[in-house]
Amino acid sequence: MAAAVPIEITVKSLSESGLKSIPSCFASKNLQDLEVIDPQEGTIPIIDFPLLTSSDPQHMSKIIQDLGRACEDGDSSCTNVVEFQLINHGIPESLMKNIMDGLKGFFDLSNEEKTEFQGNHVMDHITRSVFNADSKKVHCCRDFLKCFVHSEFHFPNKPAGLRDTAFEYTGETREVTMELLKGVSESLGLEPNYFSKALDLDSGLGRFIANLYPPCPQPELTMGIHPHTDPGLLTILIENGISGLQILHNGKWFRVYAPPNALMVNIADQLEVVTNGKYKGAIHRATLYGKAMATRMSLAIAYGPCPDKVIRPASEFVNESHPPAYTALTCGEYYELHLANAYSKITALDYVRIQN
Ligand SMILES: O=C(O)CCC(=O)C(=O)O
Ligand SMILES: [Fe+2]
Repeated sequence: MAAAVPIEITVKSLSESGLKSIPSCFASKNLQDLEVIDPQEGTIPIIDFPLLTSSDPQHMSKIIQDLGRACEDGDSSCTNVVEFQLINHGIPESLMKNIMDGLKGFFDLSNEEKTEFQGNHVMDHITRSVFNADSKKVHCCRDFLKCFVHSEFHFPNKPAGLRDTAFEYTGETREVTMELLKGVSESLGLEPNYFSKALDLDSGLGRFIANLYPPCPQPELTMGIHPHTDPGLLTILIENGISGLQILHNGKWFRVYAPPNALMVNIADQLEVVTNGKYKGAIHRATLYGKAMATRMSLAIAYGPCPDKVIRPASEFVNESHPPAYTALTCGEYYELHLANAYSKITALDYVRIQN
């Protein structure tokens, strides 16, 4: 007798089975413990990308200042969240549409067709989510595909054409990220290539994370992704026209609505650590509030140093009044911490913060 093929469950297949309520393992506690608000104008800074390479020194110095302010999340007088929206970034609208359409095609493949991309370990080249009902964790209502796309490009070879589109899109986002990092360096009074050189970013990691949040019968009881910060320096995020991202700031969750075709940019863990806390990793979560019975998709691309690079506060940010506020950890260890805490309230940065 042939061995039984285990039935693989994804959040998408659960959603399609027509459940009227969510299985209890998806129900999160205390979702309403903090206020959720719509941001006022200016709370989420808008950065006009071409100004970063402007030949007009006045424009240039203004945009660098704006970028620096966008990366800070200081005391309660600070009015902006640590996320900004990048407009006129030069990534063609058609490419952004094609990558989201292609990813929908990937999630629409049958589970059998996707089995080969499962992966077992957080550092595997390609991994995808499979729901495990036996685990004691509070699950997230999302399916994902994660691939390392830099310095080597790894990506599923189906559906047809998606790999090429992903290659093109990740190349474009890398260029934008490297240019942004030049501006970030300058906003800290450092030379433009400071991060690239100090952290060997040519051999750094690029992580591609595609998220699918299928229609959910009780979106108010669960989460697409629990609160977390991202590994890496900066994350570039797009979505399929349905919002759901929220950023924590001054004890409140701010809903994020991206202007059409803008990139949402989050400050990530290693920028906080290297700058000894001057810039702050954005604590964010993906909710399902957008349209309860619509499928939301998002694509996050995070660039950072290579797995064995040790990340600690850089000497430029440490002095007598600012002793090191974080312990040293490799980037690979950050990825492990992210996985281990994907379902808890603790973020990776909570492990490395030193209480001075
Ligand atoms: O879907 C979103 O808006 C957020 C996704 C995200 O935070 C992630 O993939 O790390
Ligand atoms: Fe994230």
